[in-house]
Amino acid sequence: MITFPNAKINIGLNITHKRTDGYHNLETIFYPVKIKEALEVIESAEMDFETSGIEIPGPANDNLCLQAYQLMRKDHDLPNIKIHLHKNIPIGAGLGGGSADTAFFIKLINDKFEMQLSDEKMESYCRQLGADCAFFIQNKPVYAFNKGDEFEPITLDLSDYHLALVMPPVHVSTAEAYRGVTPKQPKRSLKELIKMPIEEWQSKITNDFEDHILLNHPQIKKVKQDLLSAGALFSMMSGSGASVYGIFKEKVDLSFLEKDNLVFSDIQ
Ligand SMILES: C[C@@](CO)(OP(=O)(O)O)[C@H](O)COP(=O)(O)OP(=O)(O)OC[C@H]1O[C@@H](n2ccc(N)nc2=O)[C@H](O)[C@@H]1O
Ligand SMILES: Nc1ncnc2c1ncn2[C@@H]1O[C@H](COP(=O)(O)OP(=O)(O)O)[C@@H](O)[C@H]1O
Repeated sequence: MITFPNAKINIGLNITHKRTDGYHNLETIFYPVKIKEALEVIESAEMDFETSGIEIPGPANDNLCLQAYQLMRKDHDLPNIKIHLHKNIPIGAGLGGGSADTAFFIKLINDKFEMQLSDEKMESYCRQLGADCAFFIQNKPVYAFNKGDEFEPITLDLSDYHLALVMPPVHVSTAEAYRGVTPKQPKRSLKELIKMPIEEWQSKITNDFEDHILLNHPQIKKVKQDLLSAGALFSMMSGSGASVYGIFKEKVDLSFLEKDNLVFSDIQ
């Protein structure tokens, strides 16, 4: 059985509180986008995990899909499987690729072995593996809060716009990104701001990671400036970076960007 995990972008991100467990409370909008990879599972005599495409740093045995299978096997009698992941979502991009793989893997195992797990049960496995992982179970636009793992559905449809995403050759670790932020309560919640016309978002909606990440990584700042100069109604770094997206009214030619950037067009 095969599935195609997709990435997310964050529209706005306010870090509101440092928790005693080392994590932060935040509010953000998660929006699914069409940058996808392929994940296949077949039954096998022995457990096996292989990847192709973009190289994933770290030992294969640490992969989040295998960790998810171990968790599910604690509760359910499940056979050995062979997993193949063709990685296409840039890593360390703020696109939630590892989390998407994990959630789509859990949904695939649920379907393949007819486990009839509820979305809530699958989300509870996800919450043990990554803060933004549970979002990918329903994979619909949401207002997310707490650790980024609690959700309220929102109505947001960007299908009339053109979304382009650029990944500069920079890696930002999520933990590094959080360390550089001083939490604060926003003046107005994203839940309200997101209802404004997109033309007004740029001056009102912020990503709290941008201040220090754009300062420390001028290449990311340059991409954001370039997307705005090219006519983006709204441009922002996604999550903890390093990718930056632009929302455009018309399709845009981004061939002028420096060649070491990876460009994804029309991902809405
Ligand atoms: C920043 C966000 C914004 O959507 O996404 P990315 O940019 O990574 O995609 C998320 O909060 C990332 O969630 P996720 O990538 O699942 O984080 P985890 O693996 O659970 O945690 C990695 C590290 O980030 C920090 N962390 C994460 C989430 C959170 N609410 N508070 C934190 O302080 C912690 O230091 C933690 O050890
Ligand atoms: N299936 C996977 N895909 C990507 N990264 C994975 C995966 N499993 C574990 N990881 C680890 O998770 C880390 C975060 O990756 P990723 O989810 O792509 O970034 P981000 O949190 O910026 O969205 C990587 O450094 C990688 O070592």
